[in-house]
Amino acid sequence: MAAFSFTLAKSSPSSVSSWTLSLPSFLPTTTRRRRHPKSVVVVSAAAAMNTKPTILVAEKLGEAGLQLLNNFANVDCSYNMTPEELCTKISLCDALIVRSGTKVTRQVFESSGGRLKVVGRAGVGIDNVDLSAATEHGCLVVNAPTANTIAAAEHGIALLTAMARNIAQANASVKAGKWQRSKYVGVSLVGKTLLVMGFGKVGSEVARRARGLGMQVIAYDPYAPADRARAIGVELVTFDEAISAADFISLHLPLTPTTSKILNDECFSKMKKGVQIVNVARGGVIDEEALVRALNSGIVAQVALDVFTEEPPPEDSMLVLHENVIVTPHLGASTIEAQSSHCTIMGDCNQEGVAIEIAEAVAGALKGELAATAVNAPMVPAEVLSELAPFAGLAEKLGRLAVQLVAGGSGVQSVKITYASARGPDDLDTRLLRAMITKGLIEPISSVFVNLVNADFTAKQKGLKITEERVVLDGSPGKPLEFIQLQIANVESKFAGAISESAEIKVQGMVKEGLPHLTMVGSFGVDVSLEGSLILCKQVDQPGIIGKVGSILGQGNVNVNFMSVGRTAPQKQAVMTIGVYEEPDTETLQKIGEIVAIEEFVFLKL
Ligand SMILES: NC(=O)C1=CN([C@@H]2O[C@H](COP(=O)(O)OP(=O)(O)OC[C@H]3O[C@@H](n4cnc5c(N)ncnc54)[C@H](O)[C@@H]3O)[C@@H](O)[C@H]2O)C=CC1
Ligand SMILES: O=C(O)C(=O)COP(=O)(O)O
Repeated sequence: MAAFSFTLAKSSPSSVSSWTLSLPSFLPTTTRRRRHPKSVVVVSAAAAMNTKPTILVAEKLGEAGLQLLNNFANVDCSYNMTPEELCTKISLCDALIVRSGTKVTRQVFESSGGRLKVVGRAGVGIDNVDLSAATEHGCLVVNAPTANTIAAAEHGIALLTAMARNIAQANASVKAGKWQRSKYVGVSLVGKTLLVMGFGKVGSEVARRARGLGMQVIAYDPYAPADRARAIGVELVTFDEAISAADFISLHLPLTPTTSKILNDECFSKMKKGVQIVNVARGGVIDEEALVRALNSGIVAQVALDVFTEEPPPEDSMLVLHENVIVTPHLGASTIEAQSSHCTIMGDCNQEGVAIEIAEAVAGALKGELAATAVNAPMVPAEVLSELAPFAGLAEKLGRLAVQLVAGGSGVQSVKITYASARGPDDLDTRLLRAMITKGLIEPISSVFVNLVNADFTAKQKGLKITEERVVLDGSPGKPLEFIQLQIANVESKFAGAISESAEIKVQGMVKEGLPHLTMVGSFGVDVSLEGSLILCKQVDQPGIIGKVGSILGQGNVNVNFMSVGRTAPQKQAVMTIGVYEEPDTETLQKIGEIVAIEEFVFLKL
């Protein structure tokens, strides 16, 4: 599998506007990325700086992960920071790694001054990271979604069995010098119905283990595939069926607006009397005050909690102090194996610790590699990325070119992209191309930097309406695209020759031998490689013009790389496209403008 580098290089760490894009770059992927061979995204990263990036590790991370990070970055391990301290430090950091104990708020992103490029969540739940703010700031968020699954599932089972047999209460009682055998009679698990709420990675591992304990397992998860449930002997049921049938409930839902307080007064009232509940997901999925009421009324007999709405919970929490509630301090992911070493899941695949998983994801993102575990950017399969890489370069160049053709004050609002391809309409993932065109359109005229993470958001913010159209061509679908065309409507152009018959600025390009080429400006067919900079001249077609312009550029010490002339008809109008590496000085450009046959010209930086 080839990796695709989308590196944002910065000439000075303090200036956001000086990001440039290096494309394409194919790098070998590391073998560790094998777990997610298909789901990868392109990220922006502060990689191409000569200085090492700085990574702030705000919570304890396993040694193996720290070692990996230390190999290429300055690592600042500052634990137990106040929110203010975090906001102060963050402006000096390219990446931040947290667990569940750090709130990565909008203020953190705002305080970073644009330098923060990646937030790594060393675990699954990303409810402590403000994803909207991250996306708006073009900051990638990655997590470590698999390394602590088994640890969390085992903790769930540990709490389930401990709860059913009053282990915690009985232990405290014996240590207090008592011997209360009749007080701590438990309930058996075998034959009982366990409801797993959230049949994802942790939920299904809990279900598998509970089946091994002889329990009937039902699950509530409208998004879970029925065949996966069937394969481990679990029945997927509706919410109401689930709630009323369960003897035990184990929660494994992410905290989202839909799952917030999913267990509430109404729900407790429908449960079997004496139900027992385990929560190793997130405190917020239970209405904690309603749970205290349900415990006091006897509907809920026992509860085991690893997670709380507020962590740590207040010392006088009625829930924590309740005699039928056992608690642990968010220990679900806390095993040696889950945090930093290697363990084996069901004997069939090696699982690396969270620390390694997140260190690799953050390091890779900072180097501009693919991020397999991005949570706020669209997933684009790796093979699609490598195929589209040259077209991504073309897309950005066309965007840059088109926006520079707009006359000042016109205000770009409506852009139409046409993708022409011999492939079927559904066989082209255009998100990357759209992001690159957006980047090209926006970066030359603003201080915002655009990447795959924030492209759509930034376009919306700028009031830029981008529509996409597919033209299906005859022929072999061997390459993904024949050409890309960009049209900007309702604007004036500083180069009238770029206006098409339909009164829009129109540019079109294609990839030739791996390089982006401009093939049309307005109604004029041209052919120049999109490298360096361009001079577009519109003139009356007559002999000698090319020579005149060439010699003026030569006198001005400007090397001409490419030149192409497109004309409407011989002796009529023509557009000459000249590719140059050096920027001509004002005097040279003035001399070109003085050639009588030249009606207009424009210099464009790519
Ligand atoms: N206590 C701890 O230390 C740990 C806690 N966790 C927490 O456990 C939870 C689950 O983690 P994973 O299994 O890895 O995540 P996952 O994403 O694999 O599974 C979550 C499941 O919940 C389902 N779901 C989402 N919304 C739902 C809804 N409204 N109703 C019913 N089902 C819904 C999804 O379809 C998915 O199958 C997360 O909140 C995570 O943060 C995970 C690891 C350690
Ligand atoms: O991965 C998760 O979602 C967890 O809850 C684990 O949290 P932690 O990294 O142990 O603070």
